[in-house]
Amino acid sequence: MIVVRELTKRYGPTLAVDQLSFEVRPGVVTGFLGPNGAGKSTTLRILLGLHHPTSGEALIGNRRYDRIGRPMHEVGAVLDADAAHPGRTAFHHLACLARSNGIGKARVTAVLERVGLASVAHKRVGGFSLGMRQRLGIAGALLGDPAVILLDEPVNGLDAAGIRWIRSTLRSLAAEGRTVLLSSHLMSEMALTVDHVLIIGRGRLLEETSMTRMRDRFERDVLVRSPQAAELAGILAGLGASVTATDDGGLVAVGVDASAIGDAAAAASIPLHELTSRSATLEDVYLDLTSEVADYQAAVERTARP
Ligand SMILES: Nc1ncnc2c1ncn2[C@@H]1O[C@H](COP(=O)(O)OP(=O)(O)OP(=O)(O)O)[C@@H](O)[C@H]1O
Repeated sequence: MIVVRELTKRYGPTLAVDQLSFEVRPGVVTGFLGPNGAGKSTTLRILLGLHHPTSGEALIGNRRYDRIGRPMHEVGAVLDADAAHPGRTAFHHLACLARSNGIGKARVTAVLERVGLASVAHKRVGGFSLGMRQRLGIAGALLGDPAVILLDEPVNGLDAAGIRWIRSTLRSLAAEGRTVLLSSHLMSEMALTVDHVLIIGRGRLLEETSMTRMRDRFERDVLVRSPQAAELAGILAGLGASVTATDDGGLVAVGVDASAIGDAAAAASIPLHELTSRSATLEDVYLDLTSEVADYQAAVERTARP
């Protein structure tokens, strides 16, 4: 379980995290989503005791990171796929991590097997692809068999096979009852990976919802074309739809579905030339939610430029 309460972090004049509060439950994969600069990495770094909050708290299993006796057994994190020294072998890298945390070599072998790196355990990390380095990062995070796993942009730059692997691995870690939180700035990456999503912008929580509810929120509309558009518009308005005209003579109706429009047109003997149900994508909903903060961020960056 992760609990973040009224967390605020300032870097000089920059307010990176602003009174942020949320909880992350075990057993599900939770996405931490927001545009670049939203404060995701800062929050993860505070959770891991790497940065100090200006105010508020970030707890793992009810404790601050610096109060956790054996952190590797409580929380595993992958912040950077390139954390391992390229000259070391995968086994050596994990064995060093394990030794400094009082973990035996049998566990190193077990995690290498779990992430599918057993056959390259004695190869140097410098020759690994990004996907293999990500697997190694996850192996390191799993060394202490922690209940909480944090990953910062784990699918960034991965190919389709790598993304599929990360998805199924995170799902199985959550199914084992672990708390899994991963950050991303892309909704498309989250859509198939997470069950629950926290959306942040400018250091604040914009939305917390399940992926299912997020999908249900798509605003559906219907594009309809008819040579008797004006008459049809009147009928649709009578059905309670809100109707707007497109530049090219079409009508966009919200609040009434395509079959009702078809039936109403048939009943009034109005010919239809097009009847298309349209739905926003998850990406549209996300961009809608974050557009204001993304505009703000762009404006800040413009002002900061000499
Ligand atoms: N060490 C630091 N010193 C000064 N400012 C920082 C520092 N770390 C982050 N920031 C600033 O804090 C804000 C939040 O950054 P953060 O990296 O947490 O966002 P993010 O959501 O992880 O973005 P990204 O997806 O780009 O990594 C940004 O404006 C960033 O420039």
